[in-house]
Amino acid sequence: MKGNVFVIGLGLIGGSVSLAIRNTHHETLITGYDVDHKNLRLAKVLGLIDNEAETIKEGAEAADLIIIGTPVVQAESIIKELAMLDLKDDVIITDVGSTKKGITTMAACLEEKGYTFIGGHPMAGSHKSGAIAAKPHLFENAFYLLTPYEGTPAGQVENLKDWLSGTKANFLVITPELHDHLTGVISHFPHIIAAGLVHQAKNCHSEKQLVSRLAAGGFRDVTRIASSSPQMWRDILLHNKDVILQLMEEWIAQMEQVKHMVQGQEADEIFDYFATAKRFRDDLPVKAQGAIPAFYDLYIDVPDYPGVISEITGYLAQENISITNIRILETREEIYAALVVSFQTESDRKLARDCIQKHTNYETILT
Ligand SMILES: NC(=O)C1=CN([C@@H]2O[C@H](COP(=O)(O)OP(=O)(O)OC[C@H]3O[C@@H](n4cnc5c(N)ncnc54)[C@H](O)[C@@H]3O)[C@@H](O)[C@H]2O)C=CC1
Ligand SMILES: O=C(O)C(=O)Cc1ccc(O)cc1
Repeated sequence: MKGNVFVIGLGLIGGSVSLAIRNTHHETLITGYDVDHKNLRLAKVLGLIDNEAETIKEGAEAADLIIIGTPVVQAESIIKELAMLDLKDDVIITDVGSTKKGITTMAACLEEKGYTFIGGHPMAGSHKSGAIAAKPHLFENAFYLLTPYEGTPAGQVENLKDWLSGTKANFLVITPELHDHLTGVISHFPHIIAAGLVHQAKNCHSEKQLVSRLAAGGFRDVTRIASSSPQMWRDILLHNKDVILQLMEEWIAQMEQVKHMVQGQEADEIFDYFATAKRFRDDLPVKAQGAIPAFYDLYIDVPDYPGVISEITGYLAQENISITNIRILETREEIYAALVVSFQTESDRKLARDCIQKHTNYETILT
């Protein structure tokens, strides 16, 4: 597509969307604005945008597509500001926020002025932030949820998908209410539980040192998302209050049930509790992408000697297999250590397993 794109807030998500648009729509001019001037400069230097705007008005009034990439709270005041400007008649305005009901309610003021607002949520990310962390392929294979109004012309939704096609995400159109409920269940509430588990380990004062050492393995994996941005998760919880409170009631009732089973030593019920969870989890599609892309981890049992990491990465590099992360599980004190190497895709993970099996006799495990 041709035209002017204006990105407000060039952080991890706004910057990544901008790069994906740049890679696909070569005749498009992308202008950026960010309250953090250093970050805006960096976005220009890194090639996330073509031009810097001094004000929102300057970039917005010339734009065919406006992307609000700021945290959800700021997005609401930006929507109010945009509604007071003289925007192009057929402009599309979208956002990237993790919650949708509040933002789409606020954006009714844009609809009243005849502008198209389509809520957006690319369901991938990380604990990193700022323009420096932006990647054009961040959303590849992830779900990208869109929440148009009932009256939004279908052509405008298609136009937005076209603009965003470079993300290579899977678009799904749903209502803001359903969005907030689903993301509450699969994303927002799990972040609260992950933080809760970390708090519980942290409060284990007497054996503090031992807890930290033992928690380095599986516990660390289960609580990975507790390392996400506290500001962002504060805003998400404040915005998705009703859904979170309802899920919390259900969770507390469930924990009460488990508590009673344990108090009453109800072995069969406890077994059923785990067996039902196992069945549901084991039946989740392994090959299909979930809402948030999984991490494709390969565990490699390697001898604990200096240079073993470069040996492994060397074999993978020889066969052009890209890795996204590498770390050592530190819980074990024997001579063997587990190296966990993460890949962007399932096929890379399998290629890596074959590569390591070809070059070494180290055991590999796909989880
Ligand atoms: N980080 C993640 O994993 C994901 C985040 N999201 C959503 O994306 C949004 C942005 O998150 P990130 O990119 O991670 O944050 P970020 O902190 O990397 O970027 C936000 C940017 O917005 C700028 N900004 C803040 N207020 C502004 C204002 N009033 N005007 C202009 N610029 C302003 C900041 O300076 C910063 O550069 C949030 O609403 C979040 O809920 C959605 C999916 C994943
Ligand atoms: O990496 C993860 O597991 C995430 O949870 C990333 C994420 C964070 C916020 C979103 O709104 C969507 C995705």
